[in-house]
Amino acid sequence: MAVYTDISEVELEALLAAYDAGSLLSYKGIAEGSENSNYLLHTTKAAFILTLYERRVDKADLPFFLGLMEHLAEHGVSCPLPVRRRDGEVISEIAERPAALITFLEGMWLRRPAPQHCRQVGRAIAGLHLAAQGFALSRPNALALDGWRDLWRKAAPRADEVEPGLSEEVEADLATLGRAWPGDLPTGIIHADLFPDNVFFLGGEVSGIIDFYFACNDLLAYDVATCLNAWCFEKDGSYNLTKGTALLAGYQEIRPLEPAEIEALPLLARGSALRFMLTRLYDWLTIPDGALVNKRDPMEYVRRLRFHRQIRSSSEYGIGIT
Ligand SMILES: Nc1ncnc2c1ncn2[C@@H]1O[C@H](COP(=O)(O)OP(=O)(O)O)[C@@H](O)[C@H]1O
Ligand SMILES: N[C@@H](CCOP(=O)(O)O)C(=O)O
Repeated sequence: MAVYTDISEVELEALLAAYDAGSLLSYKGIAEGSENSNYLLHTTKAAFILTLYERRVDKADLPFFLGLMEHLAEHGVSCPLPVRRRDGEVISEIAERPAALITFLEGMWLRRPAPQHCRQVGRAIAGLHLAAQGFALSRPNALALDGWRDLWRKAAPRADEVEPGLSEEVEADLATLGRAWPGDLPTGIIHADLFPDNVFFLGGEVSGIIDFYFACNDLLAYDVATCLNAWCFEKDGSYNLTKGTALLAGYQEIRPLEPAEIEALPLLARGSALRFMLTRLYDWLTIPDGALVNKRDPMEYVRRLRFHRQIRSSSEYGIGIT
């Protein structure tokens, strides 16, 4: 559950008074998600999502995230739109938190995506990469190599409590990735967290993408690698080649990967697995048991890391197989 901050109807009515979004009929906290507090609101005009920014979101980055959603929506990507207040602003404050009202997106996320869904996700992420070109703002990836090292410094002393020997594994990965991380691949704006819970489907088709709060400028192929990690592994930790093949084919239908991007996939997938392992490990060790937050298992991503370490060629992910 992710509702970190409780709000009252009195606070909400005061907030809505600044918008032209109707008056409050009902609201409830949303159990899903892990980073921010989200409320579903029904007003006399429509349904909305109110997000209170909590954990890793820096208020200074909100114009980037909210502006990006506007830019993407204008360029054909189905995603929520921030609602402007009567004074033209999109960022409000409620319960001492920065907050934004965004439009409600119909659809549901898939607990058990199939290869045809992975193909669509590949297409959607490539479409997002192309649509984001020309967005005026930029934001460096706070969870790139330096960010991983910061997280690791904080988590390292207790890492072996989660898995004996984990410290040694992560030190070796950080050293390898630090030496070999590619610097010369195509860059642009990436979603950076395109997990199944951030892609909505309606009637078997992608109906929209949500949760742009890790979006940043980075290697485009790194986003593809994150999708391989998030969509193409089974519960038992095995890689599903059919899903990987479908996702990569979907991406290539819209934006063909360059040979250097294809070659870098094992390294990028390993880096992406390390990134999600580290945020999960940090949360695992710091969020108290019993807190109303979904704590995600870092071991799931330790297993992904081990898989990527033994990959010898990108063809093992399904690239080029049709
Ligand atoms: N625009 C939206 N339309 C419909 N539901 C949404 C929207 N934004 C968020 N949600 C709901 O809130 C949940 C958590 O949102 P998310 O942005 O993933 O939160 P977090 O940033 O905390 O992970 C989603 O799984 C979805 O159920
Ligand atoms: N996708 C991340 C956690 C953050 O996910 P969110 O969609 O709830 O913001 C992970 O799986 O570690």
